[in-house]
Amino acid sequence: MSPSAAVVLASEPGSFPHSVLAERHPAIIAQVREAFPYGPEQHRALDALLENCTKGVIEPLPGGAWAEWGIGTYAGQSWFDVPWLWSESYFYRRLLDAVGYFAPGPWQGIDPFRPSKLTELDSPETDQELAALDELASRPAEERGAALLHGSLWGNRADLGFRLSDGEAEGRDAVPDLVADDSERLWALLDGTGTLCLIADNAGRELVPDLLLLAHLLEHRRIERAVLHVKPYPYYVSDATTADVVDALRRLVRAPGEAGRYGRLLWDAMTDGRLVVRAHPFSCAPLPYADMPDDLRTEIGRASLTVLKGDLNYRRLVGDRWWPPTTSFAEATDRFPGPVAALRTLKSDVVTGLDARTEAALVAAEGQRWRTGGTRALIQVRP
Ligand SMILES: O=P(O)(O)OC[C@H]1O[C@](O)(CO)[C@@H](O)[C@@H]1O
Repeated sequence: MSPSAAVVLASEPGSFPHSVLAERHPAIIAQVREAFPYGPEQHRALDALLENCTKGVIEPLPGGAWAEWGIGTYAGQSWFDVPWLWSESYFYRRLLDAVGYFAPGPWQGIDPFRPSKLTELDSPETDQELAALDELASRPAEERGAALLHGSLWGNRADLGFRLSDGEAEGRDAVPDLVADDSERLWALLDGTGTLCLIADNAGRELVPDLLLLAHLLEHRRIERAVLHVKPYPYYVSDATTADVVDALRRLVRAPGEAGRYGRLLWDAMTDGRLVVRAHPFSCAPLPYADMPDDLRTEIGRASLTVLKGDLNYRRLVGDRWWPPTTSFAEATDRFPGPVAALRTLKSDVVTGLDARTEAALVAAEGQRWRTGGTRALIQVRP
């Protein structure tokens, strides 16, 4: 489908995208300053970034992939006037530059978000979620599968960036009825053959249930192999990197009971190649998946199903546009190679694939709040 809906920008004061650039990004800079005893050089760079991202224009980045990802088109424009998807991604790239993540030196490769990710992984809530697996163990496999699928879906509420700008989000009750539910179609695609690609989102309390779901699918031979796509560098505060996968796996294998058993199963699957971790550069690209490079397109095209987790991946999947919510999900994803599923809690305005009655009921109940509040969720599938 050729995209006709307008691209989401952050230029309108009072809009959700505007608040992310004007308020969330400065809050993230403040959090990162506190995370490590950075030296004067990094603090100066963070001061400059704060000034630039709120009042300045997009600045060039030296070489590399950003030349292909549009830096030439957007340099010199206000952060608020370029596609929101683009300016958000660019922010994380600039933040990592400011703390010396890429430059040779002592801070190279140090994840500025690691302390908050580890706090979450070590939290009592994670303990409770892992302990709940023991009760599930006696249930039939189908029921366990459904519970683990929903665990992975609702794990997407555990998003540290979202909580920074919406501190009440976690306390707000989730609405268990999904706004779209293609889970039967999803299970039909998990027929035991082929590779499942799971494009992960957040680390910690989202990645753990994602891994548990993969363990279940491998154990029950609903898939032959899984490829877990993570980010090549820290991104959107809590997005999962390879280091976060290792932390989550170590957490699982050390856990008692079922959680530990799942952990060992996953560890073995990684060792024998049934579970592979990929960190493709495009996973941190400021672009929709329709623009993915040929190598990734070929790889994903070979999967029997690709599952995309979370809100940002959804925006990249359908295109970050003001679609009428009743736009067909199948048409909005028609440039994605192969069968695709989205598991997402709604944390931004973009949505497709709703039926008109559902949309009307949501608007009647909440105005437009359901789009961004993080209490609603969907499972959508295009076979
Ligand atoms: O972790 P997720 O589910 O991709 O959510 C990312 C969040 O950040 C945003 O991109 C806004 O910054 C929203 O899409 C969403 O609220």
